[in-house]
Amino acid sequence: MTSIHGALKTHFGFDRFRSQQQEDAVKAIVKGDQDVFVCMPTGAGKSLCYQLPALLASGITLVISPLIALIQDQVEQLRSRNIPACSINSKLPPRERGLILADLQCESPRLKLLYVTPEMLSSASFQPCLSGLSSRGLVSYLAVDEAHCVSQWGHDFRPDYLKLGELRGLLSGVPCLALTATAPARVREDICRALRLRSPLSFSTPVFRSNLHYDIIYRELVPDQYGHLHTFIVKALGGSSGCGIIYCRTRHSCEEVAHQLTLLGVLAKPYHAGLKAADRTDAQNDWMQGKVPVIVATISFGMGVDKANVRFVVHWNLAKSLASYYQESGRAGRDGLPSLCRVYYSVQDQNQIRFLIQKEVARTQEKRGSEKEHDKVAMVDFEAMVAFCEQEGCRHATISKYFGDQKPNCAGACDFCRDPKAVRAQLEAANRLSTTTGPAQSKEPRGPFGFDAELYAGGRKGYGFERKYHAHCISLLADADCPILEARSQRIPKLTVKAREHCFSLLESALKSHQGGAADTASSDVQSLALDIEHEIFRASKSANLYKAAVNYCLSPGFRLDCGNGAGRDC
Ligand SMILES: Nc1ncnc2c1ncn2[C@@H]1O[C@H](COP(=O)(O)OP(=O)(O)OP(=O)(O)O)[C@@H](O)[C@H]1O
Repeated sequence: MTSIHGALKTHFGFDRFRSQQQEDAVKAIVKGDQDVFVCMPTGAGKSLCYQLPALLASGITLVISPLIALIQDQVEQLRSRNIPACSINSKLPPRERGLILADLQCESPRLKLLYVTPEMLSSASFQPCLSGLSSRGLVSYLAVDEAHCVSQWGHDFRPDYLKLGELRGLLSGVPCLALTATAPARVREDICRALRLRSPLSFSTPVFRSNLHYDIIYRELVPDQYGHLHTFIVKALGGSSGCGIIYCRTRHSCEEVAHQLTLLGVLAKPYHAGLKAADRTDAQNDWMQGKVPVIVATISFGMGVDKANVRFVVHWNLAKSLASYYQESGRAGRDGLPSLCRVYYSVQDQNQIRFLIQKEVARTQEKRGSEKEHDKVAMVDFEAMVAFCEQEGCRHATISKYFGDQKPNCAGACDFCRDPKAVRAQLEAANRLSTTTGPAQSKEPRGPFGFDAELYAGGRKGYGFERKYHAHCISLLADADCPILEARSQRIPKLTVKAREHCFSLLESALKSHQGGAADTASSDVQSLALDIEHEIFRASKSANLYKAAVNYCLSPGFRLDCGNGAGRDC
């Protein structure tokens, strides 16, 4: 096995493997007589598990990865080490594509790693290339990155991942390696079945990371939210050269939080799809280089970002599942040093996300014409996230249990284990607040007006109805039926919440039809984007008429309503 260590040093510059697991996985893959399943936390060095064997094999390793952006990062990193890697994707200029295909047709191609998305893999245009490689016995390994995408129980299900099972038929005899950072037992079973792994050797590291401290703060109980966040950041960075990530759900929140922190003296930059590509790259580079310590981003930020000294990850809005949260918060402390992971929990936020999930499930069922067992998955996963925030108990233990691991020795690495009384007191205060303000008791009032009438508030009659409706909404701390941001605001006279909801639906439908084929777009992201766009129009409009005009403008055929025009949040 000296050649393995030699290659580790020569190609990657590493003196040793990062862990015994990493070494064992690489050796098993190089041996090549069994399929392999690797489950290691973010930053554990999973990519090396297939990249190193790829260099020691005579053929090409085919790597399946879900996002073009992720692929591009990997390919760039490999090329910077002079490792022949490339990707065939829809964004590739024809000339470059031609050069790659020419190399792949050679008797002994130069290329060692070929990255594709599952969509590209199953596309007709890629089939001749694939069967050419397969028939000449040139595929050494099949590596499936982010393998949890194959499972409908996983937090990022991608239907095209299911087609990978068929590919195994075509590539019979080629060892398969499935990699993921997050796989509860049910997801693991799905991965093995869907990828047709034959008695795979499994290399799993427990999810517990003792250097991460988890805590929850109820946002609605904090009088000065930005001041609270600022104090936390100052403590987390502690004068070090470290940095942090704040995740927000919408573009507007990214802007607002970054602005407020900068006012308070912590330099922070927003990062979201509404920014021009150059501004986004600048924000990321400034953060990577340590010029700006805090990046305030939507969840698309971080995939493939490999930064060791992230001292904190804050979720200003809830993650959509506990698995997503584990992955996102896990970007902290990759260097193994103590780091903080905090959720600013908000009941209003929770209701809004629940609304989006319910709506998405209903839409899927309507389209399909039936209900299925796994329709519940998104909601179950979200409830696990909510329980993580609302429970009395060790946060690490909750995460470990979720992933099927033993209870870890937290040793004070979460708020509950450090001070259970304080956690209890916070929960009690939150309960008191929700019983005084209370969730929705009555049914949504139904008015006699159609959409247009309501948009203009239906004259005096309509305004009356509107006032009642507003009074109803204002009385609620959080209302699962009011997904609209600032639903309680009466800033624009005669603009009803119902009308705003209708506009939101129109924007959402328009986004769906524009982005229907986009591989990287989840429906819940489209919904969030629609909410964000609606909210921006609301904030920018001075009257109901101007609001309506702005919505109509966005819906007009000449206007391309998508992430690229800077209209909203990431897709
Ligand atoms: N043996 C090693 N010694 C030192 N550094 C290593 C070793 N193996 C991997 N690394 C480095 O660790 C970092 C994280 O690796 P990698 O991106 O593969 O993690 P990952 O497990 O795939 O994380 P993610 O789940 O975020 O994709 C990279 O910078 C990589 O170069």
